[in-house]
Amino acid sequence: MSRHPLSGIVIAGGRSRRFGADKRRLRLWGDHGPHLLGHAIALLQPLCVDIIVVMNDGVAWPDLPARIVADEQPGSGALGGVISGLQAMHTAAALVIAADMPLIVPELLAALADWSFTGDVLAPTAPSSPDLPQPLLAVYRQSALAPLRQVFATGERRLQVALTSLRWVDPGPELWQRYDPAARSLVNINTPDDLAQIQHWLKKS
Ligand SMILES: Nc1nc2c(ncn2[C@@H]2O[C@H](COP(=O)(O)OP(=O)(O)OP(=O)(O)O)[C@@H](O)[C@H]2O)c(=O)[nH]1
Ligand SMILES: [Mg+2]
Repeated sequence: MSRHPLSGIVIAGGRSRRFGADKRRLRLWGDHGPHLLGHAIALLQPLCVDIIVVMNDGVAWPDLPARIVADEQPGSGALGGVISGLQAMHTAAALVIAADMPLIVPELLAALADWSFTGDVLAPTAPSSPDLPQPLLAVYRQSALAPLRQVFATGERRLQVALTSLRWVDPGPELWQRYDPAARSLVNINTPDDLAQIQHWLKKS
């Protein structure tokens, strides 16, 4: 557990349009393993005192070991999901991830949870695009909520763009070098081809 109690927020209210089926229910680790959403929750459990899943079909997930929160404005994208999750949190900060990231390295997540930083959000940049924050593998403070709402009110829906209006801190390339040199933690499943690639990696690991 990190020094300060953290919430864990899984943004999971997307429509899986590119994938074509509910990707949150994929069982990449075999029929007896977790589904993707359960895997995301399990990653957060050792690090967080309260886990919030932001999605709009909670009735279809009766046994989830998490608090389910609906979008304030359904269909408002990941930015709307983060706003709804931060609004529901009872701690000063939260670790935020997406439900479609099967290769997050637990030690990297623990390092982010423990990172001390000044600002609204701690978000790494991908080694391949060092100017853009990765908003769904990040730590948000309560102080992020008001400016995110302001950006949302302008009509902006791109979470990555919204983050640039916050006091944003990048943990730097050492995070990747130390815990995840191939930056697989950022891989997310958007299309059936993404799934095939990830299954290939999982078979080899
Ligand atoms: N709560 C909430 N989560 C969202 C919303 N839109 C996307 N997400 C989540 O944000 C993460 C990243 O979104 P995408 O990769 O675009 O996933 P998606 O929206 O299901 O997929 P596409 O329909 O193909 O864009 C996923 O975990 C989604 O479940 C939304 O409107 N509300
Ligand atoms: Mg995605």
